[in-house]
Amino acid sequence: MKTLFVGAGSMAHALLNGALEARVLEKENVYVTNRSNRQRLTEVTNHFGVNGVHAPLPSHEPFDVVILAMKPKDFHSAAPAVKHFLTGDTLVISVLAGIGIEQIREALSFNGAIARAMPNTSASVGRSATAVTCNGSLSEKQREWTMKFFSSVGLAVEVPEEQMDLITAVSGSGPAYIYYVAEMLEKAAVDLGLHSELAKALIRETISGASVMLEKSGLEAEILRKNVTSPGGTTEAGISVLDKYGVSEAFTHCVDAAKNRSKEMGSEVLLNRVK
Ligand SMILES: NC(=O)C1=CN([C@@H]2O[C@H](COP(=O)(O)OP(=O)(O)OC[C@H]3O[C@@H](n4cnc5c(N)ncnc54)[C@H](O)[C@@H]3O)[C@@H](O)[C@H]2O)C=CC1
Ligand SMILES: O=C(O)[C@@H]1CCC=N1
Repeated sequence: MKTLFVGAGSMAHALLNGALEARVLEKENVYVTNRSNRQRLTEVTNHFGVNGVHAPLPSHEPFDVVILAMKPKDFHSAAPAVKHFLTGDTLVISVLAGIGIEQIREALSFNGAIARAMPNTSASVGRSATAVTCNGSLSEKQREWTMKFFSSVGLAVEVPEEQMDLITAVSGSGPAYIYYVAEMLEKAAVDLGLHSELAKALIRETISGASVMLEKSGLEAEILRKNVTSPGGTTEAGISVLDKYGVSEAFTHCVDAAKNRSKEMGSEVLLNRVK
């Protein structure tokens, strides 16, 4: 599949990494364009051995797949150039947070196949959790290819589009919440007397080990937590403080705020006034 990535940032890098390795994409058939940062484009093309498309974009190149991987705020300014690459048979895949399929269709004046996906940055190590929604215009082959493409960077599931804002808040932003927990745990450990390097090593392995337990033990998070929490022991003492400080409610508000921001970004792009 002759594929164009529009935007050569961290998400494009992560997706290219997985898809090239899994041979879902062949480097000879991959083209990447990036707006202003030529150095970034050169880095990506050199790293992967793919083709760089330097502005102005040649309008004669037909692509089987065009992947939108710029920031949502740059979508409208990118749209006129993107239109030149589309034929009736092109599959457009967007990983943009907050931007709906209908908005993409309108901005690109494109009535063909559009898939909207929400991966996360763990795609760069083949461990993304990606939600995908397809419009009715994808052929069976295009739908299969889309799922194969995202499966090459981790778990890929199809969902109805109305769940996308919430999923963006849960698993799109999700890695950042886990890193936040790692940072806070490390800060607490250092504040209370551990050496930073030792704290980092212990916390990294603790999170990684807990993640493997979640994946492999077949037990729910709640059971795994209870297994650590001896009655009257240290964990119970610690978690009772998390409860006292409202951490559980904080997570609900956190996901709700991220979900609302995803919706808001969609409307801002619609009004062409993303901050
Ligand atoms: N970073 C993340 O954790 C996730 C990001 N996303 C989505 O992926 C998209 C990209 O995010 P990142 O890779 O983090 O951003 P980034 O800022 O690293 O990369 C975006 C790239 O697009 C380029 N660009 C801007 N306008 C362009 C245009 N008109 N033509 C060509 N290139 C253009 C920029 O120069 C930049 O290099 C965003 O829409 C974001 O919502 C989705 C899931 C997770
Ligand atoms: O923060 C953001 O807007 C993007 C979308 C999901 C993760 N990063």
